[in-house]
Amino acid sequence: MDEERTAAWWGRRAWELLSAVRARAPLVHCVTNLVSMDIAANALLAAGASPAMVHSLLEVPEFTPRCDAVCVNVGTLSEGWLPSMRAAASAGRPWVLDPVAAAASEFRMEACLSLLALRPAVVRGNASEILALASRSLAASSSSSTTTFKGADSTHDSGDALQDAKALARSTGAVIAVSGAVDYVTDGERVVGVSNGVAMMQKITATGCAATALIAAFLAVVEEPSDAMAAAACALAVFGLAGEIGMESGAKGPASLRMHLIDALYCLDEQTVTSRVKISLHS
Ligand SMILES: Nc1ncnc2c1ncn2[C@@H]1O[C@H](COP(=O)(O)OP(=O)(O)OP(=O)(O)O)[C@@H](O)[C@H]1O
Ligand SMILES: Cc1ncsc1CCO
Ligand SMILES: [Mg+2]
Repeated sequence: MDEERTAAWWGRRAWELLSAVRARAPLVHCVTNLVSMDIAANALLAAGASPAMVHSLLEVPEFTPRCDAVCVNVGTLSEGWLPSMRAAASAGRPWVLDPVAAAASEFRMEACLSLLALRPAVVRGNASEILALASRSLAASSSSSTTTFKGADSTHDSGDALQDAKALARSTGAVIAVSGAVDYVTDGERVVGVSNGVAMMQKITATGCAATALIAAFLAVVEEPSDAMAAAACALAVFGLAGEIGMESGAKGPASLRMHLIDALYCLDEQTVTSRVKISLHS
């Protein structure tokens, strides 16, 4: 089956899923960090989804079951928010985990591990975050326990985390997406590479968080939970493509790219998506 998944197949699949998001406007519940709320909500809206940033534990048990998908992001984690994250993740909706700066503290790492145990459909992080999570989650079997970590920005290339991402996917059952120059998406057996995007996207805070929220929107419209890989790869490709077009539209730096990227996401058409999405099977 994988052999049939040519670049053209992925282009059509990305367009199908983006069109489904536009047609169905899935309600995406985000328990996300304070830095990312604006760009994540705007990216979701531009893609055709409906964002809702709700984090009070007084609301989550009532609200989340009515949503189409959930995005949990630990970027500005606090003691008070963790129970809300756990409640949102346990509400029975398809959900995505963003382990921002997983290695920043023991509290944060433990929180990420406890959320991982609640079986996200997808985990999306940068290479340093996935390496840190795998290093703790897989303990003895990981190759990365000696690496050092900084904050929310990656100090590794996405390829550095590929083997650990596969192992983490196998041990958790989640699809693992490692963002970077090439975004790698794996279910533990197959790996696809997404080559869309521009380096300047790293200079806009919370683009990774927005990409994770977009994965949740795509997850809401796939037919089968087993399509989580397609949802993650296509969301990352579409987001990266919007970054490319944003750059081509005259962005001069991070601030204008942010504006042009959101406009580009809103304006994407079939011809552009099917011809420019760059997803391929990684051998
Ligand atoms: N060198 C690069 N070239 C092209 N695209 C890139 C590059 N680095 C990152 N990207 C893209 O930028 C987006 C954000 O990825 P990144 O790895 O920077 O996330 P992150 O570190 O989690 O970000 P944040 O924590 O600020 O939300 C993704 O869509 C990714 O594909
Ligand atoms: C900078 C920053 N700090 C906590 S969350 C966040 C946004 C990018 O992940
Ligand atoms: Mg991040």
